Amino acid sequence: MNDKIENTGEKGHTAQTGYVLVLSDATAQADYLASSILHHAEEKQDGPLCIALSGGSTPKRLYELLGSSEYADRMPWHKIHLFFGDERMVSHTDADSNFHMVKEALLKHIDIPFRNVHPMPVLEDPVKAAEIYQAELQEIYGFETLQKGKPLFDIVLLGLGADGHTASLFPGTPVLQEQEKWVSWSQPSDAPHQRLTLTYPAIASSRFVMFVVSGDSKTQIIREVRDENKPYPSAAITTEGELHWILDRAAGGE
Ligand SMILES: O=C(O)[C@H](O)[C@@H](O)[C@H](O)[C@H](O)COP(=O)(O)O
Repeated sequence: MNDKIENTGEKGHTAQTGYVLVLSDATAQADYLASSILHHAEEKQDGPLCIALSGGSTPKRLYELLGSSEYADRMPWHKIHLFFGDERMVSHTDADSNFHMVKEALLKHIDIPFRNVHPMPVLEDPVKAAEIYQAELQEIYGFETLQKGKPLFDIVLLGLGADGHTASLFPGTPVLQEQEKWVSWSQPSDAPHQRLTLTYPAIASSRFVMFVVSGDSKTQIIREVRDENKPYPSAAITTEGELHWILDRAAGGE
């Protein structure tokens, strides 16, 4: 298993130029991702491995695997920091909360220092919540302006919605135009909750962006985003590092 894809020197991938890896099924996809994250955590020497977690249902299998007896005690959790790519503005105990999903699938089962887990705050005012999270990131990294070569995240995990959204970058929302802030908010038209989300520049400040997509319901949208570059929010995702589409065969199609 080549979990260290040699970089062709082609730094700075887009959603269209990233690598595609198709695994046989969702279990193999989770296995690949877990072993890849372990590899990156073991390799990283100049500080903690910083991962921005995706919400939604697809990555739950990965989180459960990382929290299972197969990985929980192998991962160097003391040198891993977990952030969130987006969050629903609901209580962290609400079943719709991404933090709740990650806590049930992963955090309850691993020995990770409390200070290494960075949930997005939930407030009545999403603008204030976004400002607080951005301030936390700026405090952690020690800079207030994104710097090429000093990516915020080693790995950003992203899902893909049937409408082409990713994180909480939804079609037609003002956050798609945000090029300065690291964290902002959105109110998707067809979703019940306001959301917090990393912005395009914050996601681009990464060594690896991994789109984790499974199921044949996503085959067409992947094709439209990656191959046809249709103007969906996910099609505008870039990274200063490498972008990987980690798909199961159902999503990857032929
Ligand atoms: O908070 C969220 O829901 C995610 O950040 C969102 O962007 C998700 O990744 C996609 O909607 C795909 O969701 P599924 O994995 O459930 O298809």
